[in-house]
Formats: sequence, C-alpha cells, structure tokens
Amino acid sequence: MTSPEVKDAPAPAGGRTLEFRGLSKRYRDRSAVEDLSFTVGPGRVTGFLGPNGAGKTTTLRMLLGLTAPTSGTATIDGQLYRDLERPLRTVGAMLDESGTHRRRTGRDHLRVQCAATGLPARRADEVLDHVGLAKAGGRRYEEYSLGMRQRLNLAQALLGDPPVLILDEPSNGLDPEGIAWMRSLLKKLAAEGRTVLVSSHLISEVEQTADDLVIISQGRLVAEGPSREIAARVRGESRVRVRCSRPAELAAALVAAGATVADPPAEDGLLFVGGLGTGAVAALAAAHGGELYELAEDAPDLEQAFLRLTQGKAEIR
Ligand SMILES: Nc1ncnc2c1ncn2[C@@H]1O[C@H](COP(=O)(O)OP(=O)(O)OP(=O)(O)O)[C@@H](O)[C@H]1O
Repeated sequence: MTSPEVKDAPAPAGGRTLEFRGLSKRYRDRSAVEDLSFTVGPGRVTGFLGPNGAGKTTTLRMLLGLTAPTSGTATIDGQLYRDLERPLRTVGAMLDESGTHRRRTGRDHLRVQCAATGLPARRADEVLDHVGLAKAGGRRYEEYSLGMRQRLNLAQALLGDPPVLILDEPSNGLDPEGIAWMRSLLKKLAAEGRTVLVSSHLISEVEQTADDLVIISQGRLVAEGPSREIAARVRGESRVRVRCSRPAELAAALVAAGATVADPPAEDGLLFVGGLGTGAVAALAAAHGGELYELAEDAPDLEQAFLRLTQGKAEIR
C-alpha cells in the first residue's frame, strides 16, 4: 500500500455508486438471495431493510467479495470489490466483530489494521476520537460493552477515510444516546458525499436517518425508493394522534405542510393526521400547537405494517 497520509489523501470526491444486478445466492437447497437488483447512490444514507434471515448480510458479503454469488453481480462504480485498487481506502465495512483479539486494546487493534493497510498509526487515535472512544482506547477489547464494540467496529470502518461505508445493523447494542449519535454521524458522512448503506431489521430505526430505503424479504426485493415515500406506503392508513391547546392553528400548519387532518376535528383538541410521520408532526406541533398534551402514532403501527409486508401478508400499494 502507498500514500500513508490519510489527511493529505483527496476527500471522497464524486461519490461511488453501488450496483446490485440479478444477484442470487443459493446454499444447497435454500435460496438466501434471489435475483436482487437495486442501486445505491452517493451523498445519501440508504437503509437496507428486511426481517431476520431476509438475506441482508449475505448481500453485503457478496458486495465485499466475502461470499461468492451463485449468479449476478454487486459492483462499486462498476468494479468488483476484488478488483479495487485500494479496497480499504474505498470501502469501509462494519459487518461483525470477527478478527478482534479480546486481550488487545481498542487502540492496538486499530493500529494493527493501520499497519496492514499502510496507514500511519496516529490514524487510530483520530478515528477513536471520531467515534467517542478517545478515553477508552487504552482498555482491552474484552472490557468493552457491546455499544463500545460497535463504536470500535465503526472506527475500523472509518480508518481508510473511505467514500463508501457498509454498515450491518450498526445500532445493535447502542443505548438511545448512542443510537442518536450513530444517526447523526451517518448523516454527516453522507453529507460529505459518501455512499452510506446501512442495514436494519427495524424500519422505524432507519426511517428518519435514511434518504432512501431498499426493503427485501426472503431474498427478494419488496420495495425501493425515497424513504418518506416508502415508509408512507408501508404505513398505509396509519395516522398520528396529536392533542394540543391550539388545534386549529396546528391543523392549518399541518395542511400547509401537505398532511391530511381528519375532519371534523375530534373533541378536546385531538387531531388525527395522515401523510406525515410523528417527527414532522411533533416539529409542527412545537411551532404552532401551543401546549402539547399527547402525540402518538395511531394504528396500524409502522413496524407491524413492515412485518406484515415482509412476511408476505400485505402488499405495498
Ligand atoms: N453460510 C451459510 N450457509 C447456509 N445458509 C446460510 C449461510 N449464510 C446465510 N444462510 C442463510 O441465508 C439466509 C439469509 O441469511 P442472512 O444472514 O443473509 O440474513 P439477514 O437478513 O442478514 O438476517 P439477520 O438480520 O438475522 O442477520 C438465512 O436463511 C440463512 O440461514
């Protein structure tokens, strides 16, 4: 490997496009991924969704050259991972924690990676700082909590300052503060022009972070498109229940924002709102609704609707 100065390396220019074309993987008599085609663009967070066993990890492993496809291709700007000139400088992946020595400190673990990749050792401290582990860098991996291990995995993915980030269930084990931190970091990385693909089995977990969603079930594509649009389609008839001291003002603001508000308004300042998520309704309620007494998603719950969809018991409209 050449050019150890990551800071002097060009910023991830132009972004990279990931192309999955007719990708399939069969294990003996069972199909893990079947004829999967979708595109992931740069400068955006793309949520890769599906229930347990849907084929997310297998798909990501095929992109990274860790699992050979039965047929089809997964490419990075048209190239297979194995053909990339500088793979670790191009793609940072957070798949699992294999390969981490339990008695090694977090910092040493990263330094070993730096040495193997031709990066300067100080890059380990930069990324530790980046993921909030600056103080814990000297502690052994075996002493790390699950959330700290996730942060270290992320630090490893960021080592080569790659324009592409592939993260498999990165929120696992993180507390609410950690999840919020992870979300804002993913958005920041995408805003820098990077291609960020993040898998999850919970639609509510990625709905607000992801610009685009790709949903798979039993190895097949179920839906693909802008996050808001897909989540609204999955949600179907779902509404948000909101009760506040100035329902008329809030109703006007909601309609102006493109929402539908059940007419006539229910008693006690209660509104039923369609077409907007709870986050958007909360923001409008804070600005226009006066005192907020209640705000909740009304059935059908998004996660329930997502489960029905991915279990093949519902169809997306
Ligand atoms: N090496 C393997 N040998 C046999 N079957 C496998 C292998 N790897 C994965 N599978 C099967 O392929 C299917 C898809 O698994 P995969 O791990 O890709 O799903 P996933 O969507 O990532 O699920 P999870 O959220 O549980 O990690 C599952 O039925 C799994 O049992």
